[in-house]
Amino acid sequence: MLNEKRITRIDDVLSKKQPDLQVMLDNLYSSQNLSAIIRSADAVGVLDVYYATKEDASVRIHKTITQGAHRWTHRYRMHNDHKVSFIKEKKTQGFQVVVTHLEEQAVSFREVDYTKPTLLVMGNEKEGVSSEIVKLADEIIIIPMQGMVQSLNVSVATGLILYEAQRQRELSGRYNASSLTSEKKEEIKAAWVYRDTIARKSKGQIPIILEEKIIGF
Ligand SMILES: C[S@@+](CC[C@H](N)C(=O)[O-])C[C@H]1O[C@@H](n2cnc3c(N)ncnc32)[C@H](O)[C@@H]1O
Repeated sequence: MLNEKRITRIDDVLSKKQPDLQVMLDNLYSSQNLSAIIRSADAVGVLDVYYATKEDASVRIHKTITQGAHRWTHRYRMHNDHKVSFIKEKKTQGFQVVVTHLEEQAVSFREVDYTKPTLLVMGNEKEGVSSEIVKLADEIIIIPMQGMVQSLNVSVATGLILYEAQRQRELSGRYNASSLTSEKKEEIKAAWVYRDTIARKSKGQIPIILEEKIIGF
C-alpha cells in the first residue's frame, strides 16, 4: 500500500489536472521529443497526450527524460487514418483546435484564449503538422522568432505554449477547483494507486507500452 503522503499527492495532482487542455503530436518520430513533451504536459496539469506517427509505429518512452511523468499523464497512440475524425470529434465536444504552423497568417501564440477547451496540435521537425489538420484549425499560431533559425525544437515550443496556457488558466483560477468530476477523479486515482503500488513492488519494471492506449488500430 502507498503511504498517506503519496495518496494526498495524487489527490492534489488530480485536483489540478486540466482535462480540457489536451495535446496532439502529429507526424511524431522522435521518442526523445515525446518524452520531453510528456514531462512538460504533466508540469502544467495536462492529462491527455495523443500522438500519430508517420509509419503508425509505436514510439518508446525514455524514463530518464520523463522522470516518471509518463505515469501521471494518459498517452494515446492514434492511427493516421483516424486523425481527421479525431479532430472533428474534438470540435464537436467543444474543443478549439489550436495548430502550430509556421506561416505568415499565423497569430502569436499569446493571442489565443487557452482557458477555452483546447486541443493543441504540434508537428514534427520536417513536415510540421499535416495539411489536412491545418485545414481544420480554429486558430493557427506561431511563436515569434527573432534569430537566424526559423523554428524551435518541438518539445521546447510545446513547453512555451503550454506555459502560456498555464499562465492564463492560473489567472482565471482554473487550478483552484478540480475540473475532473469526482467519479472520474476516483476512477483515475484508483488506477494510479494500483499501478504505483505495483511499480514500487516491481521497482518500476512495468512495461511502459502497457501504459499507452491505442486509437483506431
Ligand atoms: C522544427 S518545427 C517544424 C518545421 C517545419 N519545417 C514546418 O515548416 O512546419 C517542429 C514543430 O515544432 C513546433 N514549432 C517549432 N517552432 C515553432 C514556432 N516558432 N512556432 C510555433 N510552433 C513551432 C511546431 O509544432 C512544428 O511543427
